[in-house]
Amino acid sequence: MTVYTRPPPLGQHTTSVLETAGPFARQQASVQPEKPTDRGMDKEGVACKASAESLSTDTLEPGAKGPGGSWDGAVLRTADLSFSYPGIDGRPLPGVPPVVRNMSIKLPQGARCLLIGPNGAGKTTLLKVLGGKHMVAEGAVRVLGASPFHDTNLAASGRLSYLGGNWDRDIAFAGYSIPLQGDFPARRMIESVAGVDPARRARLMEVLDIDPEWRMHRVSDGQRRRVQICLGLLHPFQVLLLDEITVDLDVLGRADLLNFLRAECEQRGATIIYATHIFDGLERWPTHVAFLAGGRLERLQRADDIPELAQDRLLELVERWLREELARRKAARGKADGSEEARAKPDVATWSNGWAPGRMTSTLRDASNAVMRM
Ligand SMILES: Nc1ncnc2c1ncn2[C@@H]1O[C@H](COP(=O)(O)OP(=O)(O)OP(=O)(O)O)[C@@H](O)[C@H]1O
Repeated sequence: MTVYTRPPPLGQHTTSVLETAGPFARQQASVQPEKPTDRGMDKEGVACKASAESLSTDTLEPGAKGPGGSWDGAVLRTADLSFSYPGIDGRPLPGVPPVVRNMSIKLPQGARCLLIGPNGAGKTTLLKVLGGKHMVAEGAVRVLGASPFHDTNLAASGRLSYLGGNWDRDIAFAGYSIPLQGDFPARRMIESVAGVDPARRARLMEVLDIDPEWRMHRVSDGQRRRVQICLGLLHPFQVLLLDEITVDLDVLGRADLLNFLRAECEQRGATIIYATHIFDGLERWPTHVAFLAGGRLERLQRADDIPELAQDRLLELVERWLREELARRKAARGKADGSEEARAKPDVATWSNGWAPGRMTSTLRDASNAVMRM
């Protein structure tokens, strides 16, 4: 028999903090100093483990020195950064390694860093984390001395600019990734950005060869891209994160943009990370080259230390790095497939990592729509 008791009269309820094991509670717990697990995450599996106190002085920047825990003037720095995309319950998917793994990066002011790596290496994810678009523990990333996720002023002020992806959106009943468009001139978009130096705006429109009267519903992909880039560069950024935004540009547009960006670094001391798969004409552009594979930073070298750059053989070099990495990956995969652990894995869907609004992005391990099937 169930016994119901009368609830206390209104006003006599006691208020207490509800216990929660949700993602925010776990994230909060993760910033408390604690022992990280061997998976590079906190004990609940939240993505990032570094804290300001635990910063490593062991950076990949040659010659870099500095006491642990201080950012010693580096414009951009990560310390043993790891990140996993959360599943439907806010936790990383069990058995799936982090997308960004134990990365220690340090870049000085004025650096132009090429970010290279095979598809799926984690370049976009890393740039998004650096751009403050994914939450990581406060001490894990420092850009201009602040945490990009927590210090929203960094991006809002334009000091940190992230430029990536396509300019599109999902529209109900129309489709996914619909190009951003509307029957208004490019000028209206560009002039609507407040607090911009008119001379800089004019210079950018000249560099990007933008006709202010382009109607945004009739532009080509490359023209739309030029307007997108212009908007992203209007404020004199101090740190710029570029995720392959030159794909649609013609050769001249790309060359002029890269020259403009080089001048921004040399004259204003801006710092840029540029992820790309297009290497023509890039040999003399970078000051640093970073190579990512499988979520790890395999190299971060000064351009001066890479002789192939001076010999205009960047493409050849990248192809070699990619082939070596592919061979290592294949060998590792072969070993893993034959392992005891792999044979013991149930051949069924065991987890789902959630759904974007209106679109399933779950990761079911077979063709079934089952979420859990044991
Ligand atoms: N929203 C997401 N949820 C779960 N996993 C993701 C998500 N976005 C990316 N990933 C995974 O993270 C890994 C790295 O992806 P990322 O886009 O960062 O790679 P990339 O180096 O930029 O690749 P590319 O050169 O193809 O652009 C991939 O294995 C990808 O499947």
